[in-house]
Amino acid sequence: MAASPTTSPSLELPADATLPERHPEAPAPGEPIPPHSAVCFGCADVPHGLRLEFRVAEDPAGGAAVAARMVLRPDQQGAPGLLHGGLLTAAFDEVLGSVVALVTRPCVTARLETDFRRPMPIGSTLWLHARVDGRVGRKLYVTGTARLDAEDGPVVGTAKALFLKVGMEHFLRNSRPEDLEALGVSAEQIRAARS
Ligand SMILES: CCCCCCCCCCCC(=O)SCCNC(=O)CCNC(=O)[C@H](O)C(C)(C)COP(=O)(O)OP(=O)(O)OC[C@H]1O[C@@H](n2cnc3c(N)ncnc32)[C@H](O)[C@@H]1OP(=O)(O)O
Repeated sequence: MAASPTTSPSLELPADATLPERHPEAPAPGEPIPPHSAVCFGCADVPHGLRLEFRVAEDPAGGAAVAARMVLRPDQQGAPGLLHGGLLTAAFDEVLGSVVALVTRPCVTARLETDFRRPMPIGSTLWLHARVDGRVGRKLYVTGTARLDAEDGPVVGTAKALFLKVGMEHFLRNSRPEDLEALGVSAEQIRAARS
């Protein structure tokens, strides 16, 4: 039977995956990870954003891991007094993406699955953790956990994702030219990537 167009390959870690180390220039465990962009919905200090705060976490196996914190605001409600579920998925996208960036960059999310395990009351704090479980070529397999109000609090959500390493041309070809130019990319570079 033909696969449905919405069916993607599995997110299970392949048997030939290897555990990637942090890039030598990545921050060390305990150090904060600054926003990767001043306007990012996930990590920048923008009024409407998630405003996640990050640090590099220790990984017992020597791999790449991050810890992050997010305070749940009244403007993030879905059900009354509870976090909108899509925002947990957005938080996982950011947190899992940030741990991948400790290994290699740039990467983009190809697939992300969220399991919602408990309601998340507005006013509480999410403590998120993510780890790169393995790499096969361009593919990075990542998992994450969100806990309520403490680093060892009850699990409210878990996630699995596949990120793919891309070249800078991914952004040069697809991002809005004015946003690239604001980062210092020349119109000529954008034209060349798109020709
Ligand atoms: C200048 C300033 C910069 C500034 C840089 C700043 C960086 C900021 C980063 C922000 C990150 C994001 O927000 S990401 C935002 C959300 N994500 C996106 O927009 C990505 C949209 N999707 C895409 O562009 C594309 O589908 C890609 C790049 C993900 C994949 O396309 P591709 O590169 O052509 O790769 P493709 O051949 O299709 O697939 C390669 C392998 O991966 C597998 N694969 C592909 N998709 C999936 C999937 N969903 N689930 C399972 N497996 C998959 C394929 O089966 C294949 O396996 P095999 O046959 O090899 O075994």
